[in-house]
Amino acid sequence: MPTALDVRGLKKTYTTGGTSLEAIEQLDFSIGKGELVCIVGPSGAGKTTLLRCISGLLDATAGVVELDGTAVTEPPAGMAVVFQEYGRSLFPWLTVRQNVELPLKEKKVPRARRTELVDEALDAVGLSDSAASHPWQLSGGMQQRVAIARAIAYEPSVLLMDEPFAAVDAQTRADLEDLVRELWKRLGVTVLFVTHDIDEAVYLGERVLVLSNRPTVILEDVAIDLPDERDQLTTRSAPRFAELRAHVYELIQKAKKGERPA
Ligand SMILES: Nc1ncnc2c1ncn2[C@@H]1O[C@H](COP(=O)(O)OP(=O)(O)OP(=O)(O)O)[C@@H](O)[C@H]1O
Repeated sequence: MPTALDVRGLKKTYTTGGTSLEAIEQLDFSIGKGELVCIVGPSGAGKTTLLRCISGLLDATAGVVELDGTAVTEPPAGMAVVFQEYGRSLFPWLTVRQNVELPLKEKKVPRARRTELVDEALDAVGLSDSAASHPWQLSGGMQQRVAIARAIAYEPSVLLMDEPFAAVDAQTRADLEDLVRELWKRLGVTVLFVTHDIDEAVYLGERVLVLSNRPTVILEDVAIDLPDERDQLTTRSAPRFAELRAHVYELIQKAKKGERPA
């Protein structure tokens, strides 16, 4: 499998007014084209820091991030990010359609193609009927679907998601998880999904990278050998799901106690 995203020797130390904090000690991993990889780790383990470095929003202290073989030094054209705080990531004065269209205008996509891409993306997330609404007229789950539509309309090769469903209710969350799996399969996009939620990571991912506590290293790269066809009932009640969940849970407990890889 060709590599989509390569992270090598990544370190990040924050320095503010004479004090320094080592957030990431050393991270090395790569993600194959079309893979769906989840990252879990204890609170404060540097998950957001890592995503910000990968997306070119934050300079690493050392190491390189490569997207399709090219070093990332600024937000790359082939990458889209969905953040947790959808409320703040959508522009309230723009309609749903205009929000989804904005990055395409910035990318100088011609008008006719923009219309097509926006229509397809809104249809994919089930929001065609809300195109003319404003974000504040929608529920939290719908707003997050707008953020997902905006990301996929952009046709990224890599989609980064930073705890995108942390603020929605459990039922909506399950629906959005299935939406991500469905879009991932349909579009063949590479997905890196950060979450606090162990069940969510095991349910969604083909691999789960478990991070140590700060300063961060990878504690284990867990292969999720569940069948590719997943659904909320069958998959979550499968004995193998329970085993994988228990394994990741134990790793997180170890991480919290400060355990490092041998
Ligand atoms: N701009 C910053 N300046 C200084 N320290 C920072 C900065 N941003 C994050 N940190 C510190 O870096 C460490 C990692 O933070 P980060 O937000 O990446 O962790 P996280 O794993 O995403 O946390 P959570 O799971 O709680 O969202 C934390 O100790 C945090 O306080």
